Amino acid sequence: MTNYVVHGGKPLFGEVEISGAKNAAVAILPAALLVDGVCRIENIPQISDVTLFLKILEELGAGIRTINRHAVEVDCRRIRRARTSYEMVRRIRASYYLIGALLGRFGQAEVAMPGGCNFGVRPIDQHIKGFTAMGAKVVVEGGFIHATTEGGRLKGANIYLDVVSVGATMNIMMAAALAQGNTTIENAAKEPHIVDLANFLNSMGANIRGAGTDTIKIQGVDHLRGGSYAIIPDQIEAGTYMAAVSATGGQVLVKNIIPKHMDCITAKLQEMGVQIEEQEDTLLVRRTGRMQKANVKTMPYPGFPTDMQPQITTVLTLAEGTSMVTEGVWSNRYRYVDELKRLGANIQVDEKTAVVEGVDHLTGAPIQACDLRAGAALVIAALAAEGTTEISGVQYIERGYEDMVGKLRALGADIRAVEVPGDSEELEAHIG
Ligand SMILES: CC(=O)N[C@H]1[C@@H](OP(=O)(O)OP(=O)(O)OC[C@H]2O[C@@H](n3ccc(=O)[nH]c3=O)[C@H](O)[C@@H]2O)O[C@H](CO)[C@@H](O)[C@@H]1O
Ligand SMILES: C=C(OP(=O)(O)O)C(=O)O
Repeated sequence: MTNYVVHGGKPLFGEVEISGAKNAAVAILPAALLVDGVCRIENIPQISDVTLFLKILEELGAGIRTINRHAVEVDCRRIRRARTSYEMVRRIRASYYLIGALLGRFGQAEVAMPGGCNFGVRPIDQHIKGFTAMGAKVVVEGGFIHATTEGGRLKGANIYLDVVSVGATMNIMMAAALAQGNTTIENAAKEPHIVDLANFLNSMGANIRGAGTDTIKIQGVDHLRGGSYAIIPDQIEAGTYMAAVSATGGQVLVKNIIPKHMDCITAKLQEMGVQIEEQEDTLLVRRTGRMQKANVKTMPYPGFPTDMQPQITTVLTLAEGTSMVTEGVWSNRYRYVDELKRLGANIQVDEKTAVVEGVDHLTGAPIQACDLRAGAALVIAALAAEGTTEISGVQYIERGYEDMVGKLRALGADIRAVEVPGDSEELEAHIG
């Protein structure tokens, strides 16, 4: 088992290169199942969710050829089956995309119920509502979702989502790409990875318009051909490094980003007194004096992302005054707060609200990550804290951050990964 040991209290200086977006990669890889050809996918992050997805695709019969550390070719011309194995699939949230992709291409899918980080109920009723509207019969039995169509092809439909759901929007988009006729998704999510998936599918021959707005129109086509596509940079990874330098102080150039995607995070950090200069595809983040309190409410894009909530809450523990954080997406995303308290943070949680009373400093202690972004938040806290912090549960962090230790060390952080006795089951990481 691996832990991270951090000797904190040092400012960060230097440059950090942002990797491809996790939540785009874990949609685009299964979307390759829709393509009757070879997809070359570039700017893939080296994270364990991607490794697991490549294994799942291989098990289904896809040919996978590694081009380099960040590029693969996925050949889905000879998929053997539309049933995925229970063990791997149940461990990864984004495995729900296998339903839309397999159903769209083969008219049937058998996929284990998805896993992923655990922050309350994570239903998929809106995905199922979409597939059903398109003519699929969907039954959940024995831990599997069984979806079938009469005649082997879905039919276009008008679908109004009851809640703004990233997963349902992308899953229905995948299923509709090869459906007969037109599909409209209303009240669609607008996250950058939704636009990225639409761009990927369009580059393979799909006809999708309106991604990035709340109405997406998909004209079904008969066939998707192969092609080449590069995944967008990771908004949340970039935001995490911005939060880290805000917490420690210092100056970091965050490279390979799309500044527009960062606006919701940049604006909030600026409100707190962090200086941020935008250039074409970089942000220069500098924090010198004490930060000020701020109120944060997470909501769907272009609102402040829930996947940055633990990191911004951690930064606010060191800001002057009382801040209020409201989690507007998930019912239980404050499980990390008790760990922050071990370092001296002063936070009171009442259901979806956290009241953060800023403290002068944090002090190192042994702490445990309970999910991916919680893990990132604990690393930020440890970097800012005086003394030594040992973080366990870092396999969650490795689900979604490429080489976090190496990137932070390059910024002057004193952080290292150490092997400790214990269960090193890599796959367990995927059940937050
Ligand atoms: C792999 C991936 O991309 N994961 C992201 C995705 O998760 P995920 O796709 O699971 O999140 P959704 O956007 O679907 O969920 C948003 C809200 O809608 C609710 N809901 C969702 C689906 C549904 O069928 N019924 C329903 O009620 C959820 O309980 C939640 O309250 O978007 C979340 C919100 O930005 C992020 O935190 C996750 O990092
Ligand atoms: C919650 C996240 O991931 P997942 O939906 O894959 O659990 C995340 O990326 O913050």
